[in-house]
Amino acid sequence: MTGPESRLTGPVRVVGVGLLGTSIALGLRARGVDVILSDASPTNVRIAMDYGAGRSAGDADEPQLIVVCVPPDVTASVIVRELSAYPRSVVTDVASVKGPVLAAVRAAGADVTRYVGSHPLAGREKGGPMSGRADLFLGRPWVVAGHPDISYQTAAAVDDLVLDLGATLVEMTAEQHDSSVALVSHAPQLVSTLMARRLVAAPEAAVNLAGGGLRDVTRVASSDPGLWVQILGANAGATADVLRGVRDDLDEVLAALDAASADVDAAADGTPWRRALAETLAGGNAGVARIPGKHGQDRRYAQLVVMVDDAPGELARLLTELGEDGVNLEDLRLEHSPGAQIGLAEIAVLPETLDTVTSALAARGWRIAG
Ligand SMILES: NC(=O)c1ccc[n+]([C@@H]2O[C@H](COP(=O)([O-])OP(=O)(O)OC[C@H]3O[C@@H](n4cnc5c(N)ncnc54)[C@H](O)[C@@H]3O)[C@@H](O)[C@H]2O)c1
Ligand SMILES: O=C(O)C(=O)C[C@]1(C(=O)O)C=C[C@@H](O)C=C1
Repeated sequence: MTGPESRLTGPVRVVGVGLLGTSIALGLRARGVDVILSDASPTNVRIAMDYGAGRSAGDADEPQLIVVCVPPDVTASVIVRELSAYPRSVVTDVASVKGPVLAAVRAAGADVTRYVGSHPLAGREKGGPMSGRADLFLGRPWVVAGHPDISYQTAAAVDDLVLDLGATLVEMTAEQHDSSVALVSHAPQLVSTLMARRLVAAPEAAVNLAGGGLRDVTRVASSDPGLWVQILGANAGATADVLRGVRDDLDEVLAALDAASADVDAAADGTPWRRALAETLAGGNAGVARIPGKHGQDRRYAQLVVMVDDAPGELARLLTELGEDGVNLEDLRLEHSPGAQIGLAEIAVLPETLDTVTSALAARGWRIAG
């Protein structure tokens, strides 16, 4: 297979070919790297091979780099096993927590001069090899959690992996990593989950009104509970600290809302509850403005929303006409409120083609909603 040049020379052995492992393997194959696939599940190896993610292991393999992509609970023991089975290979892992993994590898007496942990801040709410995407890591931060026992030259193979997959290398200690992801990943997972849980017993009529706001807040609530119990258990202290802050804010919001409902002149200006709510909402504005990139959208693509009549064949006509205009659709999401006579097709295109696509669709009579 030919592809853009890679920094890694290979072979690269990927252990655990679920979402992360298959995505890494597909990205490396696209660069022509020899990738060896391994998993406790032979079925997952076969699926990943069918996807073109690499080949099965052979007795003579001498991997340049081994990437362990298994659930957090078993990550340390798999790292220890791989370090021992391949005494000349550098080993990394992609588990969502770094401190406990490094501590367990050290405690097992393994050769940490060839191990450095890492973590791509990229993922999906769906696991397994069939969810793998070669471009999952493009433009995303990827933390390499260095430690004093590995040399710069040895760790360079892991830096090369990050750069070959188009991610942005971020160096921090395991402790800095774990407290950072408690804030940007682990507590948000629970906040999303808690909101989604409110829907379980809600009346269908209410749930049917759901739009983009609820969808944005609850997307990661579909994540695998088995994986997340492991992640949260391994980063419990730091995650609890973030959630205590959320609880303090929530208490203030509840006090303001209670005051608002008890207020006989709720329309009057300058009431403390009104100021408290405004401050909380403005704090949210300030916080979201600090998130790099265009929040809530895939930074690689531009989005446009096309109104599609609720009639047979209309969506197919849109897709056909986009094809006739030579538009390569990067992603498609259809939003449809029950009872509405119209659907909203959110389509993602390359940013440089947005103006042309918008004009072409408008010329064909499509209504663009945003
Ligand atoms: N899902 C995400 O969004 C995401 C993002 C970044 C990092 N991570 C981390 O990546 C790792 C993998 O997550 P995933 O989402 O790809 O999970 P996944 O469930 O999709 O894949 C895990 C794979 O590991 C295999 N496996 C389990 N135990 C094994 C063992 N002992 N030996 C060999 N293979 C074994 C499973 O069969 C499965 O194929 C986790 O440590 C997770 O914390 C996940
Ligand atoms: O975008 C998603 O679906 C994710 O769940 C990705 C996400 C995150 O919280 O950003 C989740 C866990 C991983 O450890 C890294 C990335």
